[in-house]
Amino acid sequence: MEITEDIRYIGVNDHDIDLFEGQYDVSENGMSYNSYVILSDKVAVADTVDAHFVDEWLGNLEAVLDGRTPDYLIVHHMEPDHSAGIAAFMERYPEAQVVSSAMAFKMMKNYFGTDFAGCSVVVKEGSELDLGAHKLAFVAAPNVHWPEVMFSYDAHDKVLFSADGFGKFGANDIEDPEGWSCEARRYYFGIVGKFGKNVQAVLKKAAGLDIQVICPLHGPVLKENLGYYLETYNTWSSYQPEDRGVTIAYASVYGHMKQTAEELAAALEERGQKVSLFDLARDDMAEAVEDAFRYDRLVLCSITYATGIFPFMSTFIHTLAEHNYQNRTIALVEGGSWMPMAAKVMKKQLAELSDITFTQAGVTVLGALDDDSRAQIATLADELSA
Ligand SMILES: Cc1cc2nc3c(=O)[nH]c(=O)nc-3n(C[C@H](O)[C@H](O)[C@H](O)COP(=O)(O)O)c2cc1C
Repeated sequence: MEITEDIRYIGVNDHDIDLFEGQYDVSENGMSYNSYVILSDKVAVADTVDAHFVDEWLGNLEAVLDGRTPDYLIVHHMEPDHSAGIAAFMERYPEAQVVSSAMAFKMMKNYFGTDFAGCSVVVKEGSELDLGAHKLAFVAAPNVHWPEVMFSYDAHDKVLFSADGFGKFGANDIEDPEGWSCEARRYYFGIVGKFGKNVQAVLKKAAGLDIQVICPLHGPVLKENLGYYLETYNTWSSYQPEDRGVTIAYASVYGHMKQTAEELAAALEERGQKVSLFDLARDDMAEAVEDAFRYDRLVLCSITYATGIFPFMSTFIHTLAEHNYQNRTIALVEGGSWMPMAAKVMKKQLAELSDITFTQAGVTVLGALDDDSRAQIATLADELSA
């Protein structure tokens, strides 16, 4: 596939994978591992692919080389879904040089038993790789989302190679009916979300470049409306809510807390609020995390469980904290049969988060919903809709 006149796509699609990075469900739409070739006076290959697809990828590469031999293999990111083919590539093209950051070469030694000394080019922020007509400028992107990550920019075609930045779940050979943002957001908050400051830093550097194409390592190549993608990444990485709305996440055993969450959702919708409702034991937790970041208000509804909170709620709060969840309004709803204390426990667990506003109103359900707890739901819905 042609990205520009001189840049070709040689990535692969994985429809066998169930969990990306061991935890993100991609069983429906799969995953792509992107790789590119720059056919300039010199030939550079940008990144390899997952171990299961190295042969297919080498075939894709050979097809676009048209008899030429690669001069360079650029390694923007050492995570194995992009680096697994390095050794096989160097075996096939022993005259080529590997181009990467110093830290990436240390990782190569750990993965492959060699740091390719004698055929390595170490690059850092500001380094340039001269391919002839095309010259690649390297931009350090530490912790987006591994420490060794580099982006690179080709001023000739105005292309940014953005490693895992601007990545998306889903293979490239199927049309995502939800468009780019839904699965790109789940990807961002699951995988990159913790590193907002680092993303902000690299976005500032990117602001000085004239970018017309973004080539990420997962998902579609972005060619049009780039302002939208850059602005969306700016919103996500600065922890600003993207939309107004209420995410309700509940944990329930016998259904009373589920009913409470549903009645609160209905009350909020009656008041004109957008609501996104999750059963933390059954729904995809990464989607709950995604929507908690997407919207400005979050309601946590948990039963009291052995004087604590239900395990899925504990995991959810822990995951939010791990991803630097901040700058949101949170309401607490608890249930219990003899001594409800879930709200207190959730608040304690949430204490490590910064810039959180708790609503004044909350809801306590003793056993089953009654007039008193329904009145509390109405009061909370009013406060959240104000
Ligand atoms: C294993 C277990 C432990 C529980 N521990 C407590 C507790 O420590 N304090 C309490 O008030 N209720 C406790 N409960 C009661 C739950 O909070 C109860 O399920 C809730 O009132 C009803 O909500 P549900 O129908 O959504 O599960 C416990 C329930 C279970 C199943």
